[in-house]
Order: sequence, then structure tokens, then C-alpha cells
Amino acid sequence: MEEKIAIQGIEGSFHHQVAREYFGLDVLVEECMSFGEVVKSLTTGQSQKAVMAIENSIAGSILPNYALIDENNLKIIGEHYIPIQMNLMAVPGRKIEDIKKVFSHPMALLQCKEFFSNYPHIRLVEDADTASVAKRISENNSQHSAAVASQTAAELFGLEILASGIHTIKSNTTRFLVLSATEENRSRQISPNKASIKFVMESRHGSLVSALNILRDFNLDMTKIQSVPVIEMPWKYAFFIDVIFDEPERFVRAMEILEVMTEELKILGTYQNGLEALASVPASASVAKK
Ligand SMILES: O=C(O)C(=O)C[C@]1(C(=O)O)C=C[C@@H](O)C=C1
Repeated sequence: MEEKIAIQGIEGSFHHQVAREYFGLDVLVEECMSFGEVVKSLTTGQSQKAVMAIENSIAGSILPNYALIDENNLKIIGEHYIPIQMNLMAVPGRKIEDIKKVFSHPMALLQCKEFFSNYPHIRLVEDADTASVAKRISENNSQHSAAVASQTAAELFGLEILASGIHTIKSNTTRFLVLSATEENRSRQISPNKASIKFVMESRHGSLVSALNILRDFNLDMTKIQSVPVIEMPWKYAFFIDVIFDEPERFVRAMEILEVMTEELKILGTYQNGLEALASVPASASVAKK
């Protein structure tokens, strides 16, 4: 059976771009219209792996995705970063003054807030993904609506770009996780140098600092810490932490100690640090047309 990769969005979305860069140009994707659907596709075995955005350098973390990964016991088997270039597009011949509504994925709209503050006559409407709104505007020949999406989406669906590079900070980057329902389903057998963990601690003076000191003692370099509320227990938090390391044995030893110190410790996955690969990608790289 050919391996299927669940993505949020359709062909021409940023998730699609990631799937093609990570798995190869002829990757077989399962298009899902929400992150919940992506997870369902994995847990029901419809897809073997998935790509899921987790944070953006302008808009921040996608917190519900941490909960989805955790609650469904998904494994993080890789990560991939891409530079994100946002463009405003409409059917050919339209001007920005003609546009009354702009549709896109919520994270995409957040990344362009500053641009739209100059156009108060435009209403921003959240939608499933960047590419599907571009497709719909094209199919309906909408005269007063526009989409925020990639240049690839404009090319795929025959739209004209009214303004390019409209994201607030030019070095806009999104980090995506590669997920699987089982640990065995790894795609790359290279030894891991990054890990994502989650822990919950008793809330007492200095408990988080003691846990972080263990990471430091074992030379684990923390690249991210995210607190997420524990839903059943108001004002209690789970900490999601990413670390990079040179020696996997040090990671294993640190986890043995953290296991004892915490109420709950979960290793969400060990994988290859994707930032090293980003350094070699040109800023304008995008999905080639099929
Ligand atoms: O709508 C898309 O094209 C997506 O792939 C979704 C998504 C996201 O989930 O953050 C991906 C990257 C960008 O940061 C904006 C939107």
C-alpha cells in the first residue's frame, strides 16, 4: 500500500508545500479541512503520517495542536520549517479598492494584520486554509472577495496578485511537525538530535526551575518552552519543551531523572532538527506547479 500523508488544506496550501519538500514531489496526500480531521485520518489508519503546523514566527504557537498531539498520543517523527510569503489575490482585473472581504486561514490573516490595518474597508474572514479560498474565489469568479495565499495557489487557480509579501515581518517562518500514530512509522533512520517532551509538575516553589536545571546539567539545549492549561484542573499547566542535543544517551539519562521529579512525563518524539535544513533553503522557495 502506498503511504499517504494527511495535510490540513488542499493542493497549493503551505502544508502541501511541506509534504512535497519533506517526502518528495510525488507524495500522496490526504487533503483534510481541519487539524482535527488530520488527526482522525492518522488514528483511523486512513493515512500513515501527517504534517501539522505548530508555530509561526509572527503569529506564535497553535496551542490547540499541542492538545491534539497529546490527547491522541501521536508521535513526532520529524519537523520542517518553511519561509512563508503571503500574497493578496483576486480574479484578474480587480483592484484592492474593489475588495470588500478577504478570506484565509486564521494563522495567515494574523500574519498580515498590519497590512490590513491600512484598509479598514476590508473585512477579514477566517476560513479552512489558504489554497481552498483561492480555489473557491476562482471557481465562483468572485468580484469583491480576495484570498491571502501563496504564489503557488495564485498560479494553480488563475488568480492575480494584488499585493505580494504582505506579512508583517519579512522573515516569516512556520514550523511544521511530521506525525505518526506509532513510533515505528519513522521515515528517516538518521540518529535524532532533537526531542519534544511534555511534563506536568506539582505546583510548588521552584519546581519548574529544578526540572529545567536537569536539562542544563545534561547539556540539553532548550529551544522552546510552551505552557498549556491542563483542562480538567483549572490553573494547572503542562509544559511542552523542545531540546536539542549532541549525545542521545544524555537525553535518555535526563529523562530518567525527570520521570521521577514530575507527576507525568511523556516523550512526544525524538527526531532530526529541521532548522539545520532551513538554513540551506532560499527565502523564495515555493511548491512547483504540478
Ligand atoms: O492554509 C494553509 O495554507 C496552511 O497550510 C495553514 C497554515 C497554518 O496552519 O499556520 C500554514 C502556514 C502558514 O503559517 C499559514 C497557515
